[in-house]
Amino acid sequence: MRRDTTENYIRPSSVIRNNVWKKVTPSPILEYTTSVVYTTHMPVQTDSSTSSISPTTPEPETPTTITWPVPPSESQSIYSTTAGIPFIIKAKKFTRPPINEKIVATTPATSKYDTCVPDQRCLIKLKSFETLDPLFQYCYSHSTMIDDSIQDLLRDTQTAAVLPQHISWHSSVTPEVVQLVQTLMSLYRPSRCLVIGVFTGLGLLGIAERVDSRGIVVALEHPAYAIFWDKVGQKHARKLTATQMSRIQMRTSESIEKSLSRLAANEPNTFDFIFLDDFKRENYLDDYEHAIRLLRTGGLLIINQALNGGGVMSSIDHMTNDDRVIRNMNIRIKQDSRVLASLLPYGGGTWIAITPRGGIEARSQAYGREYPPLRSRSQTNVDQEYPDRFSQPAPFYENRGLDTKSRSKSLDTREFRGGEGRGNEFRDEFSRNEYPVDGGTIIPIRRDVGRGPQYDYRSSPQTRPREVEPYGFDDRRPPLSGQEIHIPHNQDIREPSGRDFGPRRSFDARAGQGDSPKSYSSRFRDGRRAIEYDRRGGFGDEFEREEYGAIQPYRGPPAQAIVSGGGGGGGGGGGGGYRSSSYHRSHHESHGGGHESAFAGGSSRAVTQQPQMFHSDMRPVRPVQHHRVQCCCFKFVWPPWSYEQTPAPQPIYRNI
Ligand SMILES: C[S@@+](CC[C@H](N)C(=O)[O-])C[C@H]1O[C@@H](n2cnc3c(N)ncnc32)[C@H](O)[C@@H]1O
Repeated sequence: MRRDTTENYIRPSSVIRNNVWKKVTPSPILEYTTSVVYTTHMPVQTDSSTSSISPTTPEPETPTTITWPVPPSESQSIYSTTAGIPFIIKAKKFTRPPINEKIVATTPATSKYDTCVPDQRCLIKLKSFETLDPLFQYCYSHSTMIDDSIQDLLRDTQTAAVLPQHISWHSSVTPEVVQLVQTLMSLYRPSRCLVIGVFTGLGLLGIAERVDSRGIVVALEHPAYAIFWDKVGQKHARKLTATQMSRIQMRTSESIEKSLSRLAANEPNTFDFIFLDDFKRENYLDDYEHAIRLLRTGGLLIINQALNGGGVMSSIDHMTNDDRVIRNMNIRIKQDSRVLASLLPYGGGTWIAITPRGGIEARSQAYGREYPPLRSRSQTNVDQEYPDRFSQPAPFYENRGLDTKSRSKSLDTREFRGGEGRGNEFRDEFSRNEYPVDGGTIIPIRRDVGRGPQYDYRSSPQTRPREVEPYGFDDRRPPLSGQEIHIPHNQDIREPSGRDFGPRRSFDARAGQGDSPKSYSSRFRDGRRAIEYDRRGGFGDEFEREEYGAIQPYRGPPAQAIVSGGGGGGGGGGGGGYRSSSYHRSHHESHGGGHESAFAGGSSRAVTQQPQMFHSDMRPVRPVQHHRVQCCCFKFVWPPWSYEQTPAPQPIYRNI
């Protein structure tokens, strides 16, 4: 990441205008001589008390002489010619009659701010490579600079010979918006992202750089336009790490309207983040609807170019059809109770909208019908797979950022983690910082609901960083002097001693010294003794596992099993099918009662890491048996691997 001076943002504009821009699009139509034109044409504010413009601002006596660009007429559609790009791009291919409502007319301007220029098409240039307005240049140049690879891609986009004349590099997202997206993504850490409209991939690349490490970026582009990504973008994508690269899933087999509506039908509430930036045509109201439907609760939607170059503020007679659609979309978003949204005068006008928390129920009210609508079996099996998906109370992940530190490799773990109504009592309960009125500081204690004892996770260096950060607060501050630290429930807490963090897999002969370091937290459980490893040598094989007790059928939810003493034999304690909080528990610990009961049953084998007896779908799991092997001069444990419990992998797009 490079922080640069103003020149970096100004340079594309000036350089391109002088050197490249004219070569690429020599059309005089798009030339302009002033950057921000709307100020000179604002209606004169007579009432200074309600005016948003400072009364001290001198009103220009005569408007600056402006060479107005000829407003592009609708017939000058960029799709109307096929020069330079594959012949299948025809206007009709991209004309998308809106599904929900036909946008033919628009409401008259309701406020003086709806129209910036009387009797002509409004043009507003806010993008960093279009404006020379000192305010915008100041803001853009003081923002963090996008990193070098994206700058390179921007330059390549601006100079790319592959771009046909009528498709300007100005279609590309602006660097300041990429930067804004990256900032929000760093804050929000989405893992499932959708990019609608790729072009040369400036936005896509920026998003792929910031997506969560287990995330995915689905990108939709028309097959005919995929060439820009292939020829220009992909080369820069290779600068991404292999992992980042593998997160990108391009879908270019059909046009955006098809792929988007298909996605919305099959995968509602799926995406954490959507970047909507395809061509601003009639489709935009539909695209917005689809995007809202695809977003999960608490999801983030960013819409680029929401001012359509200022067209949305034109007087009605001078609006193009596209202006009307975008203008109506803006009105729709403003009135939409499903979202909280801000329209920023940033880049080409940027919507930042979130689907507010409160669950799907809240959104279904706004829809005024069951949401999402029921589908036939042939369309999807999602309703059968998750009968309670849309009726259960808000799942526990709803009110916080994504669990990015989860150990599971599955992309879809969120659905399986906790949640009332699934018979799962092992929800993660976590008391946040509380500041009681008497001023005492309560250091948050992690509560192991349903399992009795608590421990102060702060004393465990293994868990601290994982637990503190995702909640957005930092309780590692030292207490204020003079304040008494009140730690409730800390009777069971003892400071970790040296042996709690013994060498990994040290199995030396001293009694009590041989625990795996990962068993540290499991020894804080009430009424459970530390695991002792039998010192007898010898190998066990799978036929000897009867010693642990036969695998028992599933006997109910894990909480019952543990509260009632671990169930019978080795199987009962291992029944934590949905104990999926890999969040707070160590690897070893997450294997649950299997240890206890296995050893209580009189085991004589050195089993260090025994996984669940049951997969989450209740298939029995054969325990992994670890054996100490001692040669003349060294000892080791075999096998060196073990398994952690993860939900069964789920297809992300089940019906595609
Ligand atoms: C404004 S550009 C996207 C810019 C891009 N987001 C970026 O980061 O630079 C619009 C893109 O949407 C695509 N597009 C527009 N309408 C489409 C449609 N009906 N089907 C598929 N792609 C479409 C175009 O191919 C074009 O690449």
